[in-house]
Amino acid sequence: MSTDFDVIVIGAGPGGETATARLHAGGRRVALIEQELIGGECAYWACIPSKTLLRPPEARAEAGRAAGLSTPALDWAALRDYRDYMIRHLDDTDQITGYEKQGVTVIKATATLVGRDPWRVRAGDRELTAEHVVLATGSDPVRPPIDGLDEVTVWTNREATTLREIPERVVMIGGSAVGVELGQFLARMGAQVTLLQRGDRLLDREDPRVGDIVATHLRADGIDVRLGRQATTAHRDGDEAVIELDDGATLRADVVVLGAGRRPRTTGLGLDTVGIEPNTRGALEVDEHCRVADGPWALGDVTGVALFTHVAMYQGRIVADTILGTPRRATYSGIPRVVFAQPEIAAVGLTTGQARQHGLDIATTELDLADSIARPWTYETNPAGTLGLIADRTQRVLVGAWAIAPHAGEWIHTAALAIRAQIPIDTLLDGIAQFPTYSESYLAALEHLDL
Ligand SMILES: Cc1cc2nc3c(=O)[nH]c(=O)nc-3n(C[C@H](O)[C@H](O)[C@H](O)COP(=O)(O)OP(=O)(O)OC[C@H]3O[C@@H](n4cnc5c(N)ncnc54)[C@H](O)[C@@H]3O)c2cc1C
Ligand SMILES: NC(=O)c1ccc[n+]([C@@H]2O[C@H](COP(=O)([O-])OP(=O)(O)OC[C@H]3O[C@@H](n4cnc5c(N)ncnc54)[C@H](O)[C@@H]3O)[C@@H](O)[C@H]2O)c1
Repeated sequence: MSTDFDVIVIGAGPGGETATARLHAGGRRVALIEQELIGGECAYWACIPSKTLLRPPEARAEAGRAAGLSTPALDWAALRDYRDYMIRHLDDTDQITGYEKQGVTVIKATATLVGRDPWRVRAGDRELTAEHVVLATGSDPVRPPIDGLDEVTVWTNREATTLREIPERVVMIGGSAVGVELGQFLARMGAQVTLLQRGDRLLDREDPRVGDIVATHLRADGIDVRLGRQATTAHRDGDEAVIELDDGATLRADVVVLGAGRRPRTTGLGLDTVGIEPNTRGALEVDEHCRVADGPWALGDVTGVALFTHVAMYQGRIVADTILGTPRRATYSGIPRVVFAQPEIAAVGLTTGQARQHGLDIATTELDLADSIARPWTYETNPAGTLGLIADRTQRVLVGAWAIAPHAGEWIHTAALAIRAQIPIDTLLDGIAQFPTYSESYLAALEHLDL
């Protein structure tokens, strides 16, 4: 049966764009439907603005820790302008023109599935048909159930990353990637930040040591980190938000910032019309080719697999290659998880707890970088940095690693590759890293492993 398109991609975030580009390059007729901006959450309200905002305060703090360097001044107006440039002033005209020049059809509308065999998709006043549909609709921020939250000024990642002025007092809810990155940024820009983390540790999906070390760093930045605490109610008092906590404490703030997780975005997609139901976490469950059982393809945050841009783009490659006739299986070992705080926090593979749950006989080690390698001392006058490794004694391979140190987000990729490719530890022990680099820490740590 002839259809309007070979593939309709719904959602132009990094996942949808990756699939679109690859499918188009492979000769398929592609329609890309986007209800907001081409580039998705990542380009305008998440990865790009947050990393842009974090870098100047980071560089400033680095200067303060390097010998013979005075501390440069922050210029908020200039940083804000550069952030606006990096988020394209929330304008995707050039992106649309670029696609049109290449021959990809871009439709700016909310897409809804209205039928299948072939797929029928409504987008505004148009109805389109296609052989394949790819759902790449991303995720929405979770709004925690706090009585009265609607009464006070609340920022999700969107308001926080497009902020015009630095608020004086902030209550940050959630102590994982969003809470740590935005909390540190706001504190370094002069806000008084109280960070509430429900669990006993920050970054509670990582090794417990990671959360402990990060709490020390955030406290050194002046952040009031409260662990095991939640807000119960909120109300407005004039311009202030008054937040009551579960231990009876009261906080007053100008704004409450949410970093309490995200939920896959499926509302209004018309899934019920085509017989598809999200799982209990609201995600679209996919098989190893990123296909929803006997249905459309899905990728990125909406699948709930791992909410990262690099995972969305990987799944985009899997889907496109499979549709193009070269089926690929998605596997998720060795995916880096980097929080762009200072120092950078990077992890990959299993935590100690997860390795034990898998029944592995593990050896672990934790290396103080300042005691073990030269680079930290050439880099700063009072260095702090740690590398943790988790190895499988039986297979003699690495299964997990974490690091908190300058540029850890770059050199964690050695561990990512070792885990993904299951490089034997004996091969790693024979490795030669450039002197003096942070990468040398792997050999020093591996030699401490009791295998
Ligand atoms: C503050 C913050 C910082 C982050 N930093 C990083 C980082 O540094 N590195 C990293 O890897 N990850 C980071 N992330 C996570 C990253 O943003 C997401 O994992 C990534 O954006 C997911 O890409 P996606 O393509 O699945 O979805 P999205 O980027 O969310 O894009 C989905 C698109 O689908 C569109 N859409 C939804 N429904 C419809 C519909 N019915 N019709 C038409 N269009 C629709 C949306 O408008 C949106 O444009 C961060 C997240 C946050 C909140
Ligand atoms: N650098 C990066 O790659 C980066 C940066 C930011 C976000 N992200 C991605 O975006 C997603 C969302 O990040 P996130 O940090 O919002 O979510 P998250 O799911 O990673 O963590 C949410 C945290 O908030 C805590 N929490 C939840 N409800 C709470 C409450 N009511 N009070 C106090 N604490 C509460 C949880 O215990 C948890 O630690 C993540 O999956 C992450 O992968 C990635």
